[in-house]
Amino acid sequence: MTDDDLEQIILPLESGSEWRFELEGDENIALRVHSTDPVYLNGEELPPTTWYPIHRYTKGAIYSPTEGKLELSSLPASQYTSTSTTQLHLHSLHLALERLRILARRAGNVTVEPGPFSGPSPAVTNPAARGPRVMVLGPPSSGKTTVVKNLVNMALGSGVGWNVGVAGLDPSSPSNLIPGTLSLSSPAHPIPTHHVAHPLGSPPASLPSNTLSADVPTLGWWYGQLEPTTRGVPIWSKIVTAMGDVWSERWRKDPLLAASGLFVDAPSGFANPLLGQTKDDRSRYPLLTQAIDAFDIDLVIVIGLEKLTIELQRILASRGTKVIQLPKSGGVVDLDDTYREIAHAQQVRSYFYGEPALPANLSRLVGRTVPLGLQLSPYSFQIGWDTLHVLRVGEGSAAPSSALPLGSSHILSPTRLSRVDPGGPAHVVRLLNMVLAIVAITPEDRIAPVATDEVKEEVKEEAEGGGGGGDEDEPDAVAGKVELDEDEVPFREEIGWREVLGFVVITGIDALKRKYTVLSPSPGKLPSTVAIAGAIEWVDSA
Ligand SMILES: Nc1ncnc2c1ncn2[C@@H]1O[C@H](COP(=O)(O)OP(=O)(O)OP(=O)(O)O)[C@@H](O)[C@H]1O
Repeated sequence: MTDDDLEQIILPLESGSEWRFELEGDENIALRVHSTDPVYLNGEELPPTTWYPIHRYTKGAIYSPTEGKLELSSLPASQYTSTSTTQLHLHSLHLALERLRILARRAGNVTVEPGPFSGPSPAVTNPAARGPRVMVLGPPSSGKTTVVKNLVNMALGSGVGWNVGVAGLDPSSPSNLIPGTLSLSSPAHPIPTHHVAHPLGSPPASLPSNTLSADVPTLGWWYGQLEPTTRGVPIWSKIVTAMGDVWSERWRKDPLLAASGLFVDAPSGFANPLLGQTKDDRSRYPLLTQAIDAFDIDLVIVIGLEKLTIELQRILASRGTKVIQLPKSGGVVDLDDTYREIAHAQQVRSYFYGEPALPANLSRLVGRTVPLGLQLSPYSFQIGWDTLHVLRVGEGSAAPSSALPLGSSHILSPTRLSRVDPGGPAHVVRLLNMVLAIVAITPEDRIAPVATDEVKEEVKEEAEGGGGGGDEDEPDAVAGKVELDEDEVPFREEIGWREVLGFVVITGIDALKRKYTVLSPSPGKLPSTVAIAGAIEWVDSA
């Protein structure tokens, strides 16, 4: 790195213009505002005269409502200024939503800002005390996540003290978590844009235990794939219903959260009318309508697609959900597969390692710099194959139908759990580099194995032969005799759509010692030894 890298550049911003940039893999920049009027990045007002670092690969736009001036640490190779911006549309939308929030706050009589020490709040029962519940919909790379982030930041930056809910239903861009997760958070401060890894949440500030903990407290549910698929619909639907229930429980207890409302970042698959149709349900947009019901959405914003807007206006009218169209920003970048892979790898990395350090070329800048999130020290350890139970949802096979009594057939639950037996060579390969979600297990989750008649008979004979025991001892004795089938899992399937405790990655497998090497975000025992695998893999390429 030479001093030439510190070349500083002043960039004048025209009133109402957007300065757009796309950083390459070797470009890290910092910028600072030199004008008195506010300048925004994804709806977050940038602090004046303070360096704001932006890490490699990030793409975005700085919006200046009035004439402004930016200082840049270096000029990105790909950058340009445009006066065609959708920010005015977003701003009008924000004002309309703000009005609804204020009306809801009045109806709910929210006078005190609830905080950790303000005591229990009265339950919210008045429907008028609920702020807007907004879902943003559109095709791939249409700017959905960016629109959600802008609207969330505009609400949080308005100075009223809102505490909006954000539901990340797009498993490829979850708030602050591993790709493949659906998330629910309620940020109270604007979400910054320093890094490609945090589209909807700031990095974890501390990880006191193996739980999800972040600047933005976030709950996660593990879907394990990057997008909803028709095959994954059964588990998807259970997860979305579970999230809707948690959200409803939260806002009912918190009048400020209820009045602040909710934003939902939807996956592009929701715009596909056939995705999720089953033999019994041929209705159009089944995944979209399910999510609308689960979160009681009252406004759907469709980016760009007029046909979809009109069709949804017709379909959703009976639910009382309004549908409006928002033009697609000319600045949105079409993300290719390579870029998405890089972004996903960075997201997993930042879950374990925290925010990357300030790049060397930026640490020598003179003046104040916006503080970045903490770096974390993950922890690697070995755990036996028999200790960590790795499960999958919706896979596994049952005994062949020929083995069943004549005339009977299997009814396999589509969300059944199956055990991943690492013993077979194929499984060893499949589990290496696999991200696993750790789920909590309660005593009620354990299923007692079912005894066959032969086992019962055997136990009876032994009891009679031994001359003691009696009837009351029989159940325990039976359970002791019963061994589970290789594929059978001793837990209820509900754990497959339960909120997760955190994530680990299998970074090594020792087939001789029958042990996994596991990377965990913090030292100490795992909070549970039951883990669910999906299709998300990660290899650290830093
Ligand atoms: N006005 C803009 N100027 C420059 N870049 C932008 C602008 N709006 C969005 N982007 C960038 O374009 C890319 C795609 O946007 P975004 O991720 O919001 O789209 P999406 O519809 O959510 O994508 P996905 O296909 O992952 O669902 C992102 O890198 C984002 O930062």
